[in-house]
Amino acid sequence: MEINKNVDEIMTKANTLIEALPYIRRFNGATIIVKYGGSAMLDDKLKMNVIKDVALLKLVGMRPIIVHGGGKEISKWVKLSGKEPEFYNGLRVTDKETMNIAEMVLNKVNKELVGLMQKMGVNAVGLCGKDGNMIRVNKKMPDGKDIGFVGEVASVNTNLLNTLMDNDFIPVIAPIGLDDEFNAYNINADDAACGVAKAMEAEKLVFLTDIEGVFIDPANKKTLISEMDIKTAKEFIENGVVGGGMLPKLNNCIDAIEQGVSRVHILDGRVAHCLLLEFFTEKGIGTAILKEPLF
Ligand SMILES: Nc1ncnc2c1ncn2[C@@H]1O[C@H](COP(=O)(O)OP(=O)(O)O)[C@@H](O)[C@H]1O
Ligand SMILES: CC(=O)N[C@@H](CCC(=O)OP(=O)(O)O)C(=O)O
Repeated sequence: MEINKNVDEIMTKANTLIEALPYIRRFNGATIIVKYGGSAMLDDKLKMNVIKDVALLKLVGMRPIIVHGGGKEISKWVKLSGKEPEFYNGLRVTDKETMNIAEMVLNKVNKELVGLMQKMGVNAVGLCGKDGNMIRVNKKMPDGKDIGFVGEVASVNTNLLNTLMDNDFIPVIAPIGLDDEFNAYNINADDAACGVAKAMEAEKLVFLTDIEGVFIDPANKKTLISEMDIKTAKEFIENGVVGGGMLPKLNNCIDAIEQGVSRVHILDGRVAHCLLLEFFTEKGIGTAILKEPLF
């Protein structure tokens, strides 16, 4: 009786693995950028689920890169320093003091994620854009407005990232870059992920956040859009359907698709094994951004 039960269990597990085979084959050797937002890093268990998924993607032959955020944690420490966090179009207004806080927090988050990856038995290397001259920036001036040390990605050292991945390391990137005068700049992590995805000519860019995807009525979580072409995405931005932290995300989805990244998705990083559900099922989860409408 006991033996039969085990056989059933083994068969179920074997079938699950076999069902995953076409997807494993589809993405074999593909460069995958996972943007892991601070909003979906609520606790260690949640982080561990994401890390396990990334480890599995790596172990079945993909080339994952993590670009992480930490916005909520930065805001917490900015408040503790006696300031009120300030945003313009989803981007943090970053004076010198805020930049120092952002750098401290992001580097801490970075090393935490690297530690968890090591625990899962995959070799990760934590970097920010300063390391290996990886990310150079230009000052970002949204609508011509000066919001301080906020950078947009000007260039990415793909050579460094390829060298790491060719040697089986998973790069874990904190969104900090250097300008022409070697000043540290705060980069919105969605911008950094998109910059890395474009430079690496990634197959897939996935944004893990704290909401199921793009909603038409986000306040009431009504009408989740499972597929959206870039024309609709632009209309959503213009009409104000999308705001706050979703704004840089959706702008970057549009940019990534227009610049040749094949697949771009926004999904809920709080769902256990969201990445496996996205990669190993036909329909996936969350919102997929497409170049053109399906029909
Ligand atoms: N139309 C929309 N659909 C979904 N979320 C939206 C929309 N408009 C604004 N948002 C907000 O964007 C947030 C995600 O951005 P953010 O908090 O910056 O996440 P992250 O830390 O992952 O970058 C959601 O929690 C939601 O409040
Ligand atoms: C310029 C800018 O907005 N930088 C972001 C960088 C971190 C980030 O983007 O974190 P999430 O992905 O968790 O939002 C910030 O300071 O919050």
